[in-house]
Amino acid sequence: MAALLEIRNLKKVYNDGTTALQGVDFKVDRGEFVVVIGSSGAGKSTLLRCINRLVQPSEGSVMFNNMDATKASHSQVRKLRREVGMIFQGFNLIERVSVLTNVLHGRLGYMNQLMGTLGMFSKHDIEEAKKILHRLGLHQQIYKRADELSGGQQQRVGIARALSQQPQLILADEPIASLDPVTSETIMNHLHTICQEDGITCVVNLHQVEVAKKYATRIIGIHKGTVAFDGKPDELSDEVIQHIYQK
Ligand SMILES: Nc1ncnc2c1ncn2[C@@H]1O[C@H](COP(=O)(O)OP(=O)(O)OP(=O)(O)O)[C@@H](O)[C@H]1O
Repeated sequence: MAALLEIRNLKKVYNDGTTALQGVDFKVDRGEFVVVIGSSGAGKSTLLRCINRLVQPSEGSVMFNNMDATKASHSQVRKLRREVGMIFQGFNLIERVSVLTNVLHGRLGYMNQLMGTLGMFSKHDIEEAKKILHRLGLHQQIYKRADELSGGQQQRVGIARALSQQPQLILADEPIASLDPVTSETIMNHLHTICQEDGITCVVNLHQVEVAKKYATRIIGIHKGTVAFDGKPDELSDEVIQHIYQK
């Protein structure tokens, strides 16, 4: 079976001339939990954002489900963003609206624009969103405003929103960078467990090597916009780590 995601010779040069990616190649099979590590500025966020076209790559291809995301039309990008959920470091919730509404925003890609703008979610979508929130232990927070929640709870809402899209792939860009170690573990446990249970493929950017080793089925190390390591967590030696993180 073809890989779910295949990245070939991916390059990104920003308008100001900064080269963020200089020819990245890798494949991700269905069901993998891939963790991307690398020092600050290595190109991890750019890589994730090229996958769902939040950033337009300069060269190369991103095959997702046999479609080249780099050449996707407007409607194909909409489909792509529906099938690829994203979890952000800063949660990216709408603070003044309820937890439930934030989760339902994961359904917007499936609705026509008018229904979406009016917030006319179906009964089925509302029930599903509530089930997801139960699963993430947020059943008591359903009707609270998002900004009334702790950081860890907000990130669980971020996960719930991504899940409500029924994605094939989740991209998580440093989902625990602004959380304490105990809360971080809760978030990683939820993300890992749900992806395994639901067969969702996941690519997570992380700073913490120990956390990467604990959860990843595979680790990709990015150094100055290139792949410096691609292998199993137990193959990640101290020497390799040093190379990945050298300036
Ligand atoms: N919009 C942009 N315009 C210009 N340069 C950018 C832009 N976004 C990122 N960069 C640059 O591209 C390079 C890669 O950045 P990127 O954010 O992808 O790295 P990162 O590995 O995710 O870093 P961090 O771990 O600090 O988030 C850096 O040199 C960064 O300054």
